[in-house]
Amino acid sequence: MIPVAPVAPVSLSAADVRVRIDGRAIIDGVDMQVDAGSVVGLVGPNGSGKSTLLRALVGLGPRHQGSVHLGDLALESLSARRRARLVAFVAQEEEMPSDLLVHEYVALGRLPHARPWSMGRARDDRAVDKALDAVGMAALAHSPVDNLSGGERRRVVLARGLAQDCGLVVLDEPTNHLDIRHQLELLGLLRRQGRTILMAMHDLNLAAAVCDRVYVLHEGKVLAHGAPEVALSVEVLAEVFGVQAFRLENVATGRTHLVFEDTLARVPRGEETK
Ligand SMILES: Nc1ncnc2c1ncn2[C@@H]1O[C@H](COP(=O)(O)OP(=O)(O)OP(=O)(O)O)[C@@H](O)[C@H]1O
Repeated sequence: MIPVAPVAPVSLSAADVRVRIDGRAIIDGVDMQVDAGSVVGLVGPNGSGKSTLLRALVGLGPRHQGSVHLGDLALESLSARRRARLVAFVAQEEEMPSDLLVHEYVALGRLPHARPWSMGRARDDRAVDKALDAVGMAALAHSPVDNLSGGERRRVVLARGLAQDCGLVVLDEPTNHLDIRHQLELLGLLRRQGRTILMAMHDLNLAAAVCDRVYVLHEGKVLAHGAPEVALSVEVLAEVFGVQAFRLENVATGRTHLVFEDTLARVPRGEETK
């Protein structure tokens, strides 16, 4: 294990957040409370506004209305640098400069902490090593980023977010491109960090397993929120996703799993296009 001082978790609260794009209400009056140290999931159908909301909450993307606080601090009162020391954002698809080595790319996460005369400090190097170690990419630290597979790129982008050493980490579909083992490892890692985590997710079972609370977004509004078993009720899933869900209890673990009625199973083979 590489020793690095723990990061104090930072809470996020949002009130009546609204985003309009081209005259259309994409986010329509969202309230959200993410307690310090908690893991909160944001789920919703494609196009429901998850990415737009996450970007608004971290001060990126189109202008938003409403208030957002990181801890006690109003988002709009923070300089970009101060904000980047409080919250790390890992987008759904991240551009990677093509001529960097993996550890150089991850070191970009240290920029909010850097002073011109202090680049390459031991603390920065330790944070980069620790982040690469955490996502299982230490062995490829000196590889060019161009050589990475999709899943490896994703893990390296996540390492950059972790190396930023923020008390709040906001991630847009962090498990995209990851195989099942790396999905579980990554979510376990995020839980163990002790930081506040807010992440958009598509896998409802993973969200239920890993999150303390879940927000369900539908057409730019929060339709349900609370503990996973409350927010991801069969009724909410039918209304928001238009699917019939069933809850199964795993008697060994006591955990509830969602299964979904397979409507395709009712389509006879060869008749899919009728
Ligand atoms: N820059 C933009 N210009 C125009 N429309 C936009 C822009 N950004 C987002 N939208 C629209 O806002 C809506 C919400 O998009 P957003 O990406 O936030 O949804 P999402 O829930 O993250 O979707 P997905 O699950 O598919 O990633 C979509 O209809 C999208 O087309």
